[in-house]
Amino acid sequence: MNQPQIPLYQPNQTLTVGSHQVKVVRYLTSGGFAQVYKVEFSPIDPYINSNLGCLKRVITPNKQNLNMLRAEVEAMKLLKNNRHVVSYVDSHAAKSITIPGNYEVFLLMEYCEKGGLIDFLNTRLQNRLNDDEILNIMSQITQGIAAMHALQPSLVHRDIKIENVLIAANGDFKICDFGSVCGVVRPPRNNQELEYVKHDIMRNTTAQYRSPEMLNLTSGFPIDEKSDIWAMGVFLYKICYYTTPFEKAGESAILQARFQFPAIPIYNDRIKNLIKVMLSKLPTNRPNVCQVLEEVSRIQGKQCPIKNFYLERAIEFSKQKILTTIGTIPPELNHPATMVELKTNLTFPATKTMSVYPTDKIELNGSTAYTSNTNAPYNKNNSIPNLHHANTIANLQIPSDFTTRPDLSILMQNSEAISNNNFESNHQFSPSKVHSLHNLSPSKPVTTSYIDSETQTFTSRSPVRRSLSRVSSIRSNFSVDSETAYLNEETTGSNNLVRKISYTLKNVLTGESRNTSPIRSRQNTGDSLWNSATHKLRSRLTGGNNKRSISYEKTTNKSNSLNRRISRMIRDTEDNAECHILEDDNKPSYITPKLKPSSQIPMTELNESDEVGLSKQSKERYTDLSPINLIVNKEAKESIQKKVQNLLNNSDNVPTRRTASGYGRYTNKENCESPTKLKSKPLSTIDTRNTIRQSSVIVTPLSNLHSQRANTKADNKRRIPPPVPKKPNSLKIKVHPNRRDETTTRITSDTTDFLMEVDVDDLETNFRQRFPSTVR
Ligand SMILES: Nc1ncnc2c1ncn2[C@@H]1O[C@H](COP(=O)(O)OP(=O)(O)OP(=O)(O)O)[C@@H](O)[C@H]1O
Repeated sequence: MNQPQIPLYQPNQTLTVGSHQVKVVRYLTSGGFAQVYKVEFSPIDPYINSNLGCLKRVITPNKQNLNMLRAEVEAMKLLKNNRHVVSYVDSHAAKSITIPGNYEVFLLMEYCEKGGLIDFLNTRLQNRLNDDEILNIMSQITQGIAAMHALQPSLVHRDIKIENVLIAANGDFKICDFGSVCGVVRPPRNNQELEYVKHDIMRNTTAQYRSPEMLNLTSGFPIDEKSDIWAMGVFLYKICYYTTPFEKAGESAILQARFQFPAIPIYNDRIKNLIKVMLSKLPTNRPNVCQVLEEVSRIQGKQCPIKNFYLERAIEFSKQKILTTIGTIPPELNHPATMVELKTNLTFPATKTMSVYPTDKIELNGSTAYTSNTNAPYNKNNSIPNLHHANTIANLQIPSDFTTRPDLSILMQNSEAISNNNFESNHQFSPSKVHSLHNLSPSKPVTTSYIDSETQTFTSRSPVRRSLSRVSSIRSNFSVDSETAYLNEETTGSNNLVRKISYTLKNVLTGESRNTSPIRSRQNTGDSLWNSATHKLRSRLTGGNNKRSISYEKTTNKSNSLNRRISRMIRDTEDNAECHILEDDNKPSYITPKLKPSSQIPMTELNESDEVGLSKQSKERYTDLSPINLIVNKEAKESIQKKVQNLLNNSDNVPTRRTASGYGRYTNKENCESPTKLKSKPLSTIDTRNTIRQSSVIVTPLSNLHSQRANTKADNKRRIPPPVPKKPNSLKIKVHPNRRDETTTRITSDTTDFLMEVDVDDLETNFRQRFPSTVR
């Protein structure tokens, strides 16, 4: 909407805005949409306690635009009196006298005497902001945004940028310009919606601050609070480095969340880490506004000034779930000790969720170092006013005018979804009880627990988003990405906070174990990410579906056995895949397994009481298993299976293929090296022999590979098999007489069972006959 050219008001001009008499002091500026004046007004506003104000005058040609302006006014009304939002005083809309047929809207608000943040930054071109200044600005702006996100349904600013932060006379930083505010915009469902949303975003957002989901509207993610978090990440970056992270690379970099930190100025690693996490490609991996503020406060060494309303809503939501399940909320649930237990249980799992930063190893979760502030009592003086009372929250609905705003029609569908999603009935909680949660938190490390938008907004996720979230969670388990922070699904995906709360509450209330509980969740029934991930791992390891072991588990009802086995497999895999990083000239690191006998791992080490039968250590180690390791083990296993199958085929018609691949005796001398020698060799000299022996993951330079293959072919022709040497006793397999009994009690995969059924002596003889070179 371009501002029509209209004459400016002159100083001392008077006009009426709502119930206030206004006198123009001077013209300030023209924004993209408005003329802005410094004014005096009466009566004095009790909150800002001043007669100085700012008048924003907008001319609009039609009712559609008028409604957009109304939305801005309504948003300001909702946020009135928040210390970090420019405070609303009054407003007025009328048919324009200056331009007939048009409308004029007047918005009177508090005057920010010290001007814009951008002006302040420009006074510090040489002497850049220090950590404290950065954190102070960030904390205040985050509080302003938190006030928007705390509303139900939440409001998304959509245009957070340094230009929209003003500084009051007392030095407070305040967020302004609510002209782009909207509710959650769900992913478009058809081309028409897509075009509409695209246009809306182009008009209401600023290019450098746009999030990946704003640029890729088919990503399946809504535009919600997490889009603001992204913009806040850009904002934080900009107040640090005076440029935006995607200034040069543009949209493609935004879509990949790819950016770098300038070498100077040097900032606290935790600030940089916060930027990184906020600029996560996937919205679900970004912290919510409360978590951002918690972290900023921790870095500052201050108490977090607001409550984590997402967490409290989730607790309340779970209470309601319990109420509907067992018909009553037992009094002990509101007992302070219960709250303490809940909070402890809920925050703990997040410790391991912050992702890996291989480049600089910065962690957001500061563990014990930052504990002092996390138990901060709720600071009433500096809180979000709308969260004080449940009734206030209940009343915070989007005004009816919003429905008429064309670009909010999508929002309204969504807000219906939100209100249908149980929170409507959840506003009856007692603030004092919630308050107690904060006062009574134990003095132990409480770490940031990130909740995804599902938890935050309680909107039902689209299937696309659901699957994306799953993909991301799987990825988070298996990948290490230097650019993007991935969080574990345990806190950001389907294993969300609500489920955890339900589980904790259930235990607190009923003392039941998960197996007998009437409250069923995906996690409770064992169909958790862990189970599916470990199942996947087991399948990879065994090369099969392992139906037998599953049925065993079902019939014997010994769920722990499966978990023990999985644990053991994981341990085997980890230990077997103890990696050697071999540096090639061409940069990439290749990982090769160093095989160890699995029997060395004592079963007694396993933590049977662990939730899914995995010791914590195993769990942690498991997340470090990269696909490369799994491939290594799979291939190693397949290779063994192949050999055994070859033995069993026992086909004399097929001539034994004697290659240089691992059977040293027949290897061409130039290429033949002992395994010990190979071990310590750098990768550049590792040839195909080694490749085949160890894993196909190792990549041999193409030229080498070619010549080696040629050599091998020629060698085969020349070869004359030498006499079969006698196998040394030390290499003979000793089979304990009881061994077979042992194996029948072990639960093994189908493949492993197959192996065990074969007579070892036969195998040995057979193997010797067919591969004499391998037996000494
Ligand atoms: N309350 C205020 N106190 C002091 N100055 C203000 C105030 N509100 C706005 N301004 C000044 O007016 C400028 C434009 O205001 P605002 O951003 O609200 O208008 P806009 O038309 O939406 O602008 P744009 O779309 O370009 O951001 C601000 O950058 C700021 O310099």
